[in-house]
Amino acid sequence: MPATDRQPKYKRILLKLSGEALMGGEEFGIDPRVLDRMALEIGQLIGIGVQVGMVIGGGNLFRGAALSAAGMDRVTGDHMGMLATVMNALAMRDALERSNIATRVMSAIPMSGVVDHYDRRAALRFLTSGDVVIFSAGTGNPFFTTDSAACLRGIEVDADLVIKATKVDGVYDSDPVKNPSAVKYDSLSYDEVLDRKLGVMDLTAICLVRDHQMPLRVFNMNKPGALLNLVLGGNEGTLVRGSE
Ligand SMILES: Nc1ncnc2c1ncn2[C@@H]1O[C@H](COP(=O)(O)OP(=O)(O)O)[C@@H](O)[C@H]1O
Ligand SMILES: O=c1ccn([C@@H]2O[C@H](COP(=O)(O)OP(=O)(O)O)[C@@H](O)[C@H]2O)c(=O)[nH]1
Repeated sequence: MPATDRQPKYKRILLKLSGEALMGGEEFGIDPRVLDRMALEIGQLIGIGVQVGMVIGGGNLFRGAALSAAGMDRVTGDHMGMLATVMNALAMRDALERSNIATRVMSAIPMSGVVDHYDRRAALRFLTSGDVVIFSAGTGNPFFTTDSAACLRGIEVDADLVIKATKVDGVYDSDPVKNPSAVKYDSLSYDEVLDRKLGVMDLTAICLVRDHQMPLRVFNMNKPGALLNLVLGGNEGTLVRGSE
């Protein structure tokens, strides 16, 4: 049966893309080819009736921790990092709308005239009507990450699954970029991620999904078709969930 004749396993998802993922082959900034490919893959999800919320990172432009290590005030650096996520969200909206996918950008930091201020009830209405909603500016607070923002928004909008799109194939017993013999998990519990200090997402984010029993899947966004397969119930990457 062709993949698109199948019913999605999840009705509403929250997809987290790292800012670095948007760089593609570039040294800095945004590779328009990555945006177009993501728009195509997200369009496939919308086409089978999946509601898509997104959080995009800002690491391709600025990270507060890196700016602070270079001497800048940390909170100022984090504000710059959050503004970077708004720029990425605008670029993603542009690519989605060029593909005729209705898209809303909301920001945790008010930015009148540029994007809407985050409003959960409005976001729920947009998601229900089939628009992609991109939640930008992270949580709006310094000292947090966009992984935490993705888990927070996923819980708030009652998503069925939080999906972290990354450069590696899932969660491993150690960082696979540093250790070529690292072994991948098909699934594991929140507590196993915490106890084994598996560094694929920060602790705040993992604690949030654990406390709200929100399932999380980590997968390789460079694998064509993986996102659709995953939403159809395929075994892509690693599932992090409560213990049985
Ligand atoms: N146990 C682990 N399993 C998988 N990836 C890990 C693990 N520990 C560290 N990592 C790293 O986490 C990264 C994924 O996080 P991501 O947020 O996409 O990247 P970044 O933090 O560079 O923006 C992977 O590229 C990988 O190098
Ligand atoms: O709630 C948040 C989310 C993000 N950031 C800042 O924005 C930067 C970019 O986000 P992140 O590092 O999570 O992006 P990614 O690694 O996903 O590209 C972070 O480094 C922080 O400086 C923040 O201060 N609060």
